Amino acid sequence: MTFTEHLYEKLQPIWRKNHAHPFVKEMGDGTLDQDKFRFYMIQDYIYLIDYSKLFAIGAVKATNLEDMGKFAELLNSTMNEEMALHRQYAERFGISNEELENAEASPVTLAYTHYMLYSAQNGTLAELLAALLPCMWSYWEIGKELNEVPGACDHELYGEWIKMYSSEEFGELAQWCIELMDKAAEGKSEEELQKLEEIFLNTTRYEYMFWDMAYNREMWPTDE
Ligand SMILES: Cc1ncc(C[n+]2csc(CCO)c2C)c(N)n1
Repeated sequence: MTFTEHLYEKLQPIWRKNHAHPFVKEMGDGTLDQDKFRFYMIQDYIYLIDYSKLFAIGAVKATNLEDMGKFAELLNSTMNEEMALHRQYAERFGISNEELENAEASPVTLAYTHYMLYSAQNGTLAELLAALLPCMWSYWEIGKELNEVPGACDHELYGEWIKMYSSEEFGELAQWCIELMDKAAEGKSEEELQKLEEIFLNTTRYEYMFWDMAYNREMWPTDE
């Protein structure tokens, strides 16, 4: 069994909870409240900015030119293509560029992105990959599952999201990340593998918390 197969099997209970979360379910059946999705889009935009930095750190920590080039490509495509798509998509929900640029991170967004950046900056390449993999992998799994719901990918608001994350292109990206995680875990001590598992578990938990935060439009408890 590969390291990622082991992680996947062990963390199935949380992954099932992610798939069963009302935000995900309602996106699939098209009943999700637009204001919840609007909140999600804004927080996800902030998330993507910090996520892009993980790719930049990945390029620094890569051990060969091929992986370094791939991280550089991902940094470019996320910053210069995916974020532009996000801005266009957000416009359909009445979210202006200005609102996106000035948005403040919610407590969960801040905790999640800072945890990933801390792991990436202070850890090995394997630790960086353990931090970023649940994001890629779980979105691919969710995208594929929602794509199976009849009519879901044609929904006028949420269809595009489902198409993007269930696409073959995105699947290849997730697969690349899974393979790189397995390569990076090869030959690591039991103690190091435990550390990787802990990071993967925590970012998997944060994925759940991100859905929950968006569903409840959870901001700071004080208005100041
Ligand atoms: C909270 C949250 N988790 C995961 C993703 C998915 N995601 C973010 S960056 C990236 C890869 C580069 O395009 C992917 C798949 C998201 N958008 N928001």
